[in-house]
Amino acid sequence: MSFVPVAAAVLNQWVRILGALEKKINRQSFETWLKPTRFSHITDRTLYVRIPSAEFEHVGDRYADLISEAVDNLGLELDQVIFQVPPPDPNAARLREDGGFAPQPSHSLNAPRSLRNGAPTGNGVGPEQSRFDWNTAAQLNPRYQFDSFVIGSGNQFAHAAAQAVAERPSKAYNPLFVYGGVGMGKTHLMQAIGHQVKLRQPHAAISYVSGEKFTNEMINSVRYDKMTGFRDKFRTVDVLLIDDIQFLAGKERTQEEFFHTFNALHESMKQIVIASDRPPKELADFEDRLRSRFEWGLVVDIQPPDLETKVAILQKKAELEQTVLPMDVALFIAGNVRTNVRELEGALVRLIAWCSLHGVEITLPTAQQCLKQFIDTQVRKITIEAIQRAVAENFGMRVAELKQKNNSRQIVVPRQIAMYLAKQMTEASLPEIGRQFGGKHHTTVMHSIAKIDEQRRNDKDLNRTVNKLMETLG
Ligand SMILES: Nc1ncnc2c1ncn2[C@@H]1O[C@H](COP(=O)(O)OP(=O)(O)OP(=O)(O)O)[C@@H](O)[C@H]1O
Repeated sequence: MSFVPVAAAVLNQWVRILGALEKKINRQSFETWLKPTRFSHITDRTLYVRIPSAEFEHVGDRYADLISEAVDNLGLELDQVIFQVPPPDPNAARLREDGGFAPQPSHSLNAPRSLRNGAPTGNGVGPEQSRFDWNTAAQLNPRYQFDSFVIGSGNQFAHAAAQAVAERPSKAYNPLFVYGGVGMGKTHLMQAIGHQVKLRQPHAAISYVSGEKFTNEMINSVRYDKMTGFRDKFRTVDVLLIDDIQFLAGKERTQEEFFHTFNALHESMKQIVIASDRPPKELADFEDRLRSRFEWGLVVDIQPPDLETKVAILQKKAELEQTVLPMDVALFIAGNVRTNVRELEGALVRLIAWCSLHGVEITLPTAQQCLKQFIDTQVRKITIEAIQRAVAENFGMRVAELKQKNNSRQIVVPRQIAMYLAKQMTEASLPEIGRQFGGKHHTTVMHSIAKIDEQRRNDKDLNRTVNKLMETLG
């Protein structure tokens, strides 16, 4: 894009290589070993990549062939890629003129096509370089863009809010608090904000960090007396994207630090986006002053996708994989994978890999054959007993109480929800469900199901509870 300055285009080289590697490497290895790497700088056709610790030194070795292949396929003018560990003491580090840190004698890996890695021992990034660090687009997953996010009824409000924030950071909603269940697209959406801001303001300092990473970095900073660096790092960004904030529950010191980070950013009109698995009010073991700040801007939820959205997500993912996905196959997968989009994606990836391995086309019979075990496992897992246990746990009651002849509201609602889930998530007939709830008549079961069905449309909290239970069970 013509308005992206050269620096951003250069940064993109490692992002693009990562994008290519992500398609070739299994998700867990990618998340563990490649996602934490960061672009450092490029000098004389050598791309320098930062690795978080010496543990990652084998990355260059292990993925040398794939990196070479990606460099070739992308037509990048690079002779080598060097992996470097940042120096142990950032305060002692000196900033290079080009914003990187000096290459050090490296471990020669005999990697093909001149790819090798290295560990620096001296000069490196100092606190004054933190803004440079935040400019490395590699912190964001290149796949998590607005373009690749499918809008459906469950996420359209969250999507619109995210777009508004990306268009007018710190002016639309600050903070933006996005919550929803596992694999619903919270990370995708918040990273899309980061990409969009970056595109419009290439020099904006953007940080994406999980609650866990924030906590660990803080603990290490306290331990090694580097709190000044830690504070500089998080309080000087233009956009802070903090994921899985629920991880801070019960961690008083981290919450205190985050409270001050939040205040510093908010006061200087910097954008904060927070993702969580539950709304602020339900964040137990959180200080009230933090919970209330989370509600200062806009709180939006992402609800599980309906069938149409699931089909559209599958089509979009297939398109990104340059694969044609017949409609009957998309419907088959969408109908059998319940709510978690990550699992939906997993089923598709498995199908594509399986068909390519067996040299067959993607058709309904091949999908049924390939995904049989995957789907059976989902179905097998859900029994009425499992539903009763999950519901009882959710409402803080005993399973036996769900089966008693007690018609108090505290018992009736959970029981109705459990019956509803039994109908939705198992093959059991109405009389069978009735039997498992202490011998209720099948018309009582029918009434309960209809009641919850209706309430889900009108009562947001109840709907969320049902969705949460479905996710836990599914
Ligand atoms: N609406 C959507 N359109 C396209 N892809 C989606 C959508 N929702 C989720 N996904 C995909 O599903 C996967 C899981 O999404 P993501 O990691 O953003 O979920 P999450 O809500 O952050 O989950 P967790 O709570 O487990 O961190 C990602 O690959 C993401 O791209």
